[in-house]
Amino acid sequence: METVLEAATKEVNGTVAEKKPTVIFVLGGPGSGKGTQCANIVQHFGYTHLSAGDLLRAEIKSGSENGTMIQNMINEGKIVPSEVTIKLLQRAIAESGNDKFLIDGFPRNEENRAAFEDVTKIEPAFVLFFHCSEEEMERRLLSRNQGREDDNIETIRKRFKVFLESSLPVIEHYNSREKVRKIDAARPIEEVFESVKAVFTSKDEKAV
Ligand SMILES: Nc1ncnc2c1ncn2[C@@H]1O[C@H](COP(=O)(O)OP(=O)(O)OP(=O)(O)O)[C@@H](O)[C@H]1O
Ligand SMILES: Nc1ccn([C@@H]2O[C@H](COP(=O)(O)O)[C@@H](O)[C@H]2O)c(=O)n1
Ligand SMILES: [Mg+2]
Repeated sequence: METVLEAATKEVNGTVAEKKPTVIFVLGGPGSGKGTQCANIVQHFGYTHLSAGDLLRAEIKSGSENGTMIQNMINEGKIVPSEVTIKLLQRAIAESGNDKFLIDGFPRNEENRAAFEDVTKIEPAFVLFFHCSEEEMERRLLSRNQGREDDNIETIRKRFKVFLESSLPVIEHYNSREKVRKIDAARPIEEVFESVKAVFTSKDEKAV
């Protein structure tokens, strides 16, 4: 039986390497309910929720030199270069004090996926994929009322296009490795969460 200390550290060539954090990628179209369900998972399962979109919006507000570039990308529904987003994720992971993370809205394209793997050497335990029709997602986004500048019909359509062209291939990548846990997100919030809970409590997800 491994002790807590042994579990937390691994001897590699005489140096002590830190244990890698557990990461679950939370993906799905714009408005599919990723943020809503992550809040529930945090309450029940003790994960730290990191939304790539929220981190980018906070970076704009902080007055960062990348702020204008990020703002322009978000207004166009485009994907910010991985280097920027990964740095924000790494910083948030380091500052969290936790060792298990829901990374929401990332990786959004092949560049995000490959760069994260390359830089962090972290493989997700699994990928939660919230599946929902565009019609329902559009309805949700147009009534979200959180003051997001990208929740207008013109940008929403661009975000849907980017999701289909760039984000779905990432989900297919993980699906071919049997890492995707697909959830029907077109149901009421509580029902969706019942399905989410079933994933997190499944004996097949022991690593989590
Ligand atoms: N199952 C659901 N049924 C109805 N409304 C929902 C459901 N899940 C979330 N919503 C509502 O839909 C809106 C979008 O949800 P949320 O912000 O969680 O989506 P998201 O996937 O994080 O979107 P984005 O990619 O734009 O950040 C919110 O107003 C939320 O309250
Ligand atoms: N990996 C990511 C995630 C998000 N963005 C940009 O932020 C916008 C909003 O993201 P949400 O997940 O909060 O909807 C998104 O449309 C992108 O412009 C990104 O570039 N890279
Ligand atoms: Mg969100």
